[in-house]
Amino acid sequence: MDEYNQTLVSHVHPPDWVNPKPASCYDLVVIGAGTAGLVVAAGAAGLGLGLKVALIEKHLMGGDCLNVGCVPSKCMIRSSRVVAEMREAKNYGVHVPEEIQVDFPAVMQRMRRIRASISPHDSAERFQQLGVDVFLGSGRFLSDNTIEVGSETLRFKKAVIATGARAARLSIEGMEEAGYLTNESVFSLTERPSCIALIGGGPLDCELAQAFRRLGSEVVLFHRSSHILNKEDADAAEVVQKVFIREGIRLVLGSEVKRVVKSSEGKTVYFTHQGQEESITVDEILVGVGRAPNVEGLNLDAVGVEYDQKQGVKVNDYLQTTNPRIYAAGDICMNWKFTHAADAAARIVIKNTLFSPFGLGRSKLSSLVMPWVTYTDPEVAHVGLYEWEAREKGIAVEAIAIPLSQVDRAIADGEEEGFVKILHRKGSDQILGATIVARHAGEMISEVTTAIVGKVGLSRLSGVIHPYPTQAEGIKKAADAYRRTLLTPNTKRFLGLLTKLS
Ligand SMILES: Cc1cc2nc3c(=O)[nH]c(=O)nc-3n(C[C@H](O)[C@H](O)[C@H](O)COP(=O)(O)OP(=O)(O)OC[C@H]3O[C@@H](n4cnc5c(N)ncnc54)[C@H](O)[C@@H]3O)c2cc1C
Ligand SMILES: NC(=O)c1ccc[n+]([C@@H]2O[C@H](COP(=O)([O-])OP(=O)(O)OC[C@H]3O[C@@H](n4cnc5c(N)ncnc54)[C@H](O)[C@@H]3O)[C@@H](O)[C@H]2O)c1
Repeated sequence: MDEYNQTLVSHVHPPDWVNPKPASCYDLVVIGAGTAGLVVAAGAAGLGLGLKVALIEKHLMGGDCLNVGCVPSKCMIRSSRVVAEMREAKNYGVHVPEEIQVDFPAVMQRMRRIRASISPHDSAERFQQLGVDVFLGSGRFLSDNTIEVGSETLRFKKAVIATGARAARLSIEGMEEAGYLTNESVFSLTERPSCIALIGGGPLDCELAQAFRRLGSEVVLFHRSSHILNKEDADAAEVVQKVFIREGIRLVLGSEVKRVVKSSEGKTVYFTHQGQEESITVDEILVGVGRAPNVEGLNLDAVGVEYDQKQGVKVNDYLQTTNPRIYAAGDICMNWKFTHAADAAARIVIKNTLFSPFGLGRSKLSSLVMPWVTYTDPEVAHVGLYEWEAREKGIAVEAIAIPLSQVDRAIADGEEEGFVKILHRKGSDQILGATIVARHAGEMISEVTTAIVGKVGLSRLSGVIHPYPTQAEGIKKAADAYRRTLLTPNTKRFLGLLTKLS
């Protein structure tokens, strides 16, 4: 609780907060003030229609993203990129001292400072000023139209469950006794672990494995599949994997952690790998094996809201639960567990709860085109279909891949590891998906997302002028490559004839 964390808490859970006197009935009561809940509440109250909106938060407003997710992880990643750039400086003709000193406590202090500086946006005070009644406490359904928070009962016309998810637990012998980190505790570290084991191998682990390694920890990453980021395009994962190995991350693929024993030496992780039992002793263990939805304590059974302990609250395409007056948005009910997905879902909920009389004009979750990015270095960004998904759906597709080693700016930047891969419908220029692996792939993917949303095909994209030299030219090169596939021998002959005649 340094000055930065005190500032953070003073915004997102002010210790002296007094809950307001509830209105007689709310148009909308939102449980959970993470991204989904905040966007629903701000959107509904900010319309200036005089709607009565209540927002209930039991812990920290801003939820995972601000407090223990996107924001702190991206701050750590930024510091770790500085180290990586310095280590590679000599490749660019710049000499830095051999021994780069990483001040881990200062890295974490920077993160806390930035997190605190962003927090006013999600603060109780800001939402109060927007006209939202903010209740700090745990929300629990009492009946079809009432929610209890502390000693108050809030009556509602519509309610939204936006209670998010938490780190899924691993039941491994000795883990609880030995103690381990999750995303809820890792950002509270103030000393660098000299050796850290990460169990999982999804985006959370991969981002933090690389950050810890670059900041100076020995890192062992346990993953049960044959390549990390197993949900991603295999070629993309392979690029990241090669970088990880080069940077000295020990990858233990196809492994299973069996038990953990704590001793005065540290935490010894026993695992099987290629049929052998092995062990390694580390200071800390970070578990990133997915999320468990926060369904407990909401009394969902009493209001007929169906849920399941893995998938969370069951919703239809309109984000309506099995109780038609109650909606849900964000990690509590969606496979897309991203801040921008929670934001997009929240907008759908505002429309469907408040502006769709008799269910007319409702928006659907399935109509969203959802990109996502894993912020390793290089980043892996994806939108639309993967090749395997297209195959499963029986859609004939073709992929065009441009390695970054063919993109001048990537060469100039010394960032040639990666590619732009665009998937289009066979026999058509319709873009169905894309994966980009590049240092700033997250910045590049929006162009493809815009093209998909705006129904801009590869032919038109090829005519869009991209400034030279930029890495985004890789996208144009992919579009140009598609255009060239249209040049059949006959069209070539015809064009040759035209040239002669002109
Ligand atoms: C380490 C990490 C890094 C991430 N990085 C990214 C990233 O770079 N980009 C990205 O897009 N996504 C990222 N994510 C995912 C992103 O954080 C989540 O998808 C997003 O926060 C989901 O928002 P939400 O509102 O659905 O849930 P949450 O943020 O979990 O918010 C739910 C809120 O509800 C509250 N709550 C729960 N139960 C109750 C109750 N009964 N009463 C009152 N309040 C309750 C909780 O305290 C919480 O504040 C990351 C996640 C992690 C863990
Ligand atoms: N950049 C981003 O957008 C970003 C970054 C970090 C996290 N997140 C979000 O946060 C959530 C959590 O991230 P995550 O990486 O923990 O989740 P994840 O579900 O994406 O990946 C979890 C990984 O753990 C592995 N795993 C699952 N159970 C296991 C077990 N019992 N033993 C060993 N391995 C196991 C899975 O194979 C998978 O690779 C995700 O939903 C993700 O969308 C997003």
